[in-house]
Parts: sequence; C-alpha cells; structure tokens
Amino acid sequence: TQTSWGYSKENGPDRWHESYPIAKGNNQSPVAILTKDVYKDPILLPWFTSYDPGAAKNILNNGRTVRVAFDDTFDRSVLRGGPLQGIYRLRQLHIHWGSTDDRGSEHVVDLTRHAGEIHIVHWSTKYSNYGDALKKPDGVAVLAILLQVGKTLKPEMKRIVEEIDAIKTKGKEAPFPNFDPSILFPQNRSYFTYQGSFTTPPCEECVTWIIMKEPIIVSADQMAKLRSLSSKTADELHCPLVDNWRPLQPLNNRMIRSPCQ
Ligand SMILES: NS(=O)(=O)N=C1NCCCN1
Ligand SMILES: [Zn+2]
Repeated sequence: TQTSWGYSKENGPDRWHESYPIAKGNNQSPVAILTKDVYKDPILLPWFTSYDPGAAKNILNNGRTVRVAFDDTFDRSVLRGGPLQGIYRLRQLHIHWGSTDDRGSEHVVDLTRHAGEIHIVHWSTKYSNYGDALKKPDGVAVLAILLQVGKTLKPEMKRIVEEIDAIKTKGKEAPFPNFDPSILFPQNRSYFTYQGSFTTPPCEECVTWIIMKEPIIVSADQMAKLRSLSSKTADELHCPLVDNWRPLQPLNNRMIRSPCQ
C-alpha cells in the first residue's frame, strides 16, 4: 500500500509531490533567509498575540512531530498585526528538530541551520473554518521560533518536554491544560516575513510566515528528550523521531521582508 508521507527515503520530501503535486509549487516553504537580501519595509507593524491558557487542550505524538492542540471554536487565542490583515485564531503548535544540534530547523538564516523550530499555527477568521482557510493564500499564519542549544537561561520548553514521557510512541496523547504559548517567545519580537506554504504535505500555499529573528535557548537535555520520542506505535520497534524537517525550497521571485528597527 502507498505508505503515508514521512521523512525517510521511501516516503520523504523528494517524493511528496507524487501524492501532493502542490509540493512542486512556486511558493513552497521553507526557504533560506539571507539577511542582506531582506527588504526593510517601513509599513510593517509589530505583531501581537492574546492567548488564553485555558484554550490548550492536549499534546500528541502523531509519529511525525509533537503537537499541542488548542480550542479554536471562537476568538479565544489570537494573533494579529505584523504583515497580517485581520485576526488569526491559534489552532496548534508543533516542533521540528534534528538528530544532532547542527540541524533540525526548517528555515535557515544566513547559512545557519538551527537545532529546531517551533511552529505556532493560526488561521484567518476571514474564512468560516480551518479547512476553507487552507485554500487561501492569506488563510494561515505561522509564527516560527528557532531553537538553539545552550544553557537554558529561561526554560521556556520545560512544560512541553516534561510531557514527553506520556507520549513516547506514535498515537499517544495526553491532556495539556493551561498553557500559554507566548512563554516560548524570545525577548526580541523582530521578525522576517514572506508568503509560503505548509512544510508538510499537502504543502498548501496558504501561509504567511512570521519567523522570529531571535532564537530561544533549549538545553541539551531538552533536545535529548525530544529525540527520545518514537515515530512508531508502542507495539512496533522504537524508531527515533528525529530530522522531521523539510529541505530548503526555491524562493523564486518572492521577497522576504522585515520591519525597520
Ligand atoms: N510545518 S507546517 O508548515 O506548520 N505544516 C503544517 N501542516 C498542517 C498542520 C499545520 N502545519
Ligand atoms: Zn511545522
């Protein structure tokens, strides 16, 4: 049977287009960000979030990442401002990471690939539901936070990492109440933004990316914990869930912008 998509040789990024043709589109993500080529746009505003910790529902190992889901049945946790028009509702967050500290992020800034990247996914309330938003170029906004390994000054990731033991294998889920993702934000809110796609199949070209310039620091132990997750179910042989990142895609004639300081 056609194995579902993943990150291995048989079902990895180079073959996604066989089932998901959009993966070969002109506005795919992730891309390389060369700060010298970034357009400093005077009209770009700061972005703002207003998150209700009570909207956090559960944490899941879906075999490809660790995902925290939020209640998005009304404007309870929202993102607005920056390059965005209108209000975007928080739906979920998940993480991409490497097998070693020198890889794992999806976006690459000035040739630096970071150890991981958190994606906080929101959808525009211009559209009646998430499924409709995926069909629109301005349907989704993803806030991306780069992870760098070091001595954790502020253990932002603690809450997520502590829950890992409860979701070791694919399909395991645990309640994840009372969580405000803004604790993950770095001090500096400056960002890069461009129009792109989901970095996982079907790779819809519906995403306004807002990538924070400042990484957050995670400890080697926290990375080890993420790497201890299995991409297989409890009754299968353990297979480390690592390197769940998509390679760089062509920028083509897209512009990457950032606000003037
Ligand atoms: N890595 S990504 O671009 O955020 N891709 C996603 N795919 C569907 C669910 C939300 N996010
Ligand atoms: Zn992602």
